[in-house]
Amino acid sequence: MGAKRNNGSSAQIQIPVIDISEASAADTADQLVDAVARYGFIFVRGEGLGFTRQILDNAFALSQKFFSSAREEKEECAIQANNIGWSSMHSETLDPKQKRGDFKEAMNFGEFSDGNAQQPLPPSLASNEAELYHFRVLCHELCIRLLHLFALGLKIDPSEGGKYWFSSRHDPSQGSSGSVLRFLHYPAVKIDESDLDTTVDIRAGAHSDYGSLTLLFQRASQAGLEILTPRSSWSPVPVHPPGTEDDSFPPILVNIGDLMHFWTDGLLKSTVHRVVFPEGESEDRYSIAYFCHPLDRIEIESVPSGMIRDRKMGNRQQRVEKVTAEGYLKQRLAETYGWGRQQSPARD
Ligand SMILES: O=C(O)CCC(=O)C(=O)O
Ligand SMILES: [Fe+2]
Repeated sequence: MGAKRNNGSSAQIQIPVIDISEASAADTADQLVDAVARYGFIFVRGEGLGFTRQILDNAFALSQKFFSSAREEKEECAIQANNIGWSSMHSETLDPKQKRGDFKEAMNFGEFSDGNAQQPLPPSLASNEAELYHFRVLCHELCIRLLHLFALGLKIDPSEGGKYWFSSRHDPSQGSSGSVLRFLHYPAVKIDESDLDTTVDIRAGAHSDYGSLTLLFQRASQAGLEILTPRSSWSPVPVHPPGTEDDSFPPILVNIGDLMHFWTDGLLKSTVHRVVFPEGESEDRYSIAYFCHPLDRIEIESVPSGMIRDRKMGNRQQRVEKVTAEGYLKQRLAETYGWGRQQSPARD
């Protein structure tokens, strides 16, 4: 069976690259808001983010170590209704129109307390708790820096919290949240002998992300991410912005999630995206995502910004009026895993 190929993709759009070294610079904040108001996806780079090539390579090495471990070991930490743990091939269906679940497996790491994972770690990663924690902390710190800049760019009044309006709602010391560090593995398929059904299979179905912000780390030769452009065509997203492939630490891909979209009445765009099989023979794809969510108890309303106040409420905004961050996450997980329609979280 020939592998599914990606129909209808248009030319690659240009995702803006923003330098966020200056965490309080008004012009950076304006640039950032303009950039995500376009496609909802940006690349960021900057001094002092703490990531290095070695830290990233190590995180991918841990991911490979986990995914190549025995199935029984992964099953011991199977995903639970709290969205923490391992989800097996085809168990998550990101696009409700899909006939078969995503061609991927994933491992979610939830919150840590004093550097300790609050979930059973699989044997393959038992000795790597400190590295996982460190990587997750760097991801959250980057999100906080971005949240400061978004608040500045949206000109939230200091009397309402100003620069800290979003970040105070993402402070892990103030309560629990659905923030998750996720390792993803999309196995390679051999075109001649695969059981890939070209009409059914996709690596990750079309979806928008559920939280505030998502960071995505990818490997140079493992493309496949596409976004739905405002013209309703699919456009590939490069793993790294053109010309940065050889940087010691290339810019990081960031996208806006639904809650940020709701908060800003759609000014900041939560853009639909998917992951397709590449043309020709595929290799395994590994990616690492950090899904940054507000505290569970936070109610999602419009942010107190003059820029937002006058915007018309879009459909999605109306749909989640008065929803809490936790309520919205539960609703989306129920849709993608079928939780609630069966006894326990999906397993195959
Ligand atoms: O693996 C990727 O590149 C993207 C995955 C994704 O969009 C998601 O898990 O929400
Ligand atoms: Fe996504």
